[in-house]
Amino acid sequence: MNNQLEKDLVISVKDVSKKFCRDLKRSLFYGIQDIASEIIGKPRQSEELRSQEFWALKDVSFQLKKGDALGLVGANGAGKSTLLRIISGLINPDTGVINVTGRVAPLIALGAGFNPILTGRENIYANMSILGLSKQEIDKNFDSVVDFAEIWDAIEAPVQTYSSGMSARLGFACAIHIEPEILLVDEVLSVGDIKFKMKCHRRLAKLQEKGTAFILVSHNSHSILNICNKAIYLKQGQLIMSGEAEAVVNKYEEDLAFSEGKDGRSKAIMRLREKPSHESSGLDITSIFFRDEQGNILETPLSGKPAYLCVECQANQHFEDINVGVKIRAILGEQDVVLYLTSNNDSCLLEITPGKTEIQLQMSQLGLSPGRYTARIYLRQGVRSFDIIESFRFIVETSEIMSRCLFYQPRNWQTIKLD
Ligand SMILES: Nc1ncnc2c1ncn2[C@@H]1O[C@H](COP(=O)(O)OP(=O)(O)OP(=O)(O)O)[C@@H](O)[C@H]1O
Repeated sequence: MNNQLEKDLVISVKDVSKKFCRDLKRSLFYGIQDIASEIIGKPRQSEELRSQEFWALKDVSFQLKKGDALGLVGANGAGKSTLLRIISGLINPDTGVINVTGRVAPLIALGAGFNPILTGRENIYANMSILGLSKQEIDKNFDSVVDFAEIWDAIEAPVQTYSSGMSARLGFACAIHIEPEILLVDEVLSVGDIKFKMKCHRRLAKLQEKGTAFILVSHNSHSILNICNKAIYLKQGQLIMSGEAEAVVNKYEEDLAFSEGKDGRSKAIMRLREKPSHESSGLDITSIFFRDEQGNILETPLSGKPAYLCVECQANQHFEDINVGVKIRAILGEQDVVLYLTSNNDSCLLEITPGKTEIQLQMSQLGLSPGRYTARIYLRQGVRSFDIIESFRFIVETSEIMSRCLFYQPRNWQTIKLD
């Protein structure tokens, strides 16, 4: 490996696997068995699964350099938290090697490391000293931590009286003030209001400029794409894809969208997970699908025929000047954008009232040629972004011969008699 790259590496994970046991009694028994084997000098059976065991992580490898921001995506139970716990040294892998260079600040569970009966002030001292700061250094940073967490009046109250948002803010403030080389963030950014999230994002960008590397776990693709340049996608403990964040998030969302469909076909309706209130931006997309002119749901729109792209959303208040963007790419081929429409460019800003609304992009003759497509759909108001769906996948079919056409051309044929 080249020297500079080696010098910049802060995390190197090589072939890491971790197994767990579904049965607690058995797990305790295996624990005792492993200790006994170690005492008598017998090698542990690290590579094999015993009854009721499963791989929470299997042969995962990746590297992280200074200043890298890595998003970790995957469904529930994919192994994301297990990986963070291994990197932060809370648990050991069964096989594989991990090298971590520098101070790690783990922000793993909400209010991680806080003692609920101690006050905010006491917890700041306890937490930051565990993360490696001296009393003098904490004294110096104390006011800035409280300011950042915005819990001025409550700082002398026990942390058990804090809301989940307050504890998360305090945890985040402590972690960033130790200026770690590596920051591990597990869903913490999903707590708190938009203003606080923006503040965190700005602070993370500053830390990143100074060379802090971080790993962010989030179910919110928007957060990952806003913050991370790289990402890895885990599925049932296996590393499915790693690389540039947008490509990895696209793959993850495509898999999510297709996971219930048969034979890789799209389902007629893409339903989105209902967001808990702390994740919602106030205007969330709840489902996406096509209708025909009569209002029937279309599983596969047809080239040249009417197709209404419907974006159903849920608003918790009245919104004006909403801009809907639809960016469509062909899945096979060069991944170039084939169609990019925004209601704003069409001088059509929408008004959304509280409750459920269906926004329709009405295309009287669909111009897309037959094939598989993925659409990125977003709702914005000026520069404020509400919701983004990275990958609504659909298939366009045709009832005509169009094999050599790049797009559908509406047309008629006729003859005109000239003499
Ligand atoms: N201590 C443990 N003992 C037994 N099984 C465990 C233990 N910790 C995690 N698991 C299991 O390992 C698998 C991976 O869990 P993990 O928490 O890493 O997933 P995750 O991707 O972080 O999920 P989520 O998105 O729901 O937080 C899950 O099946 C989980 O039930």
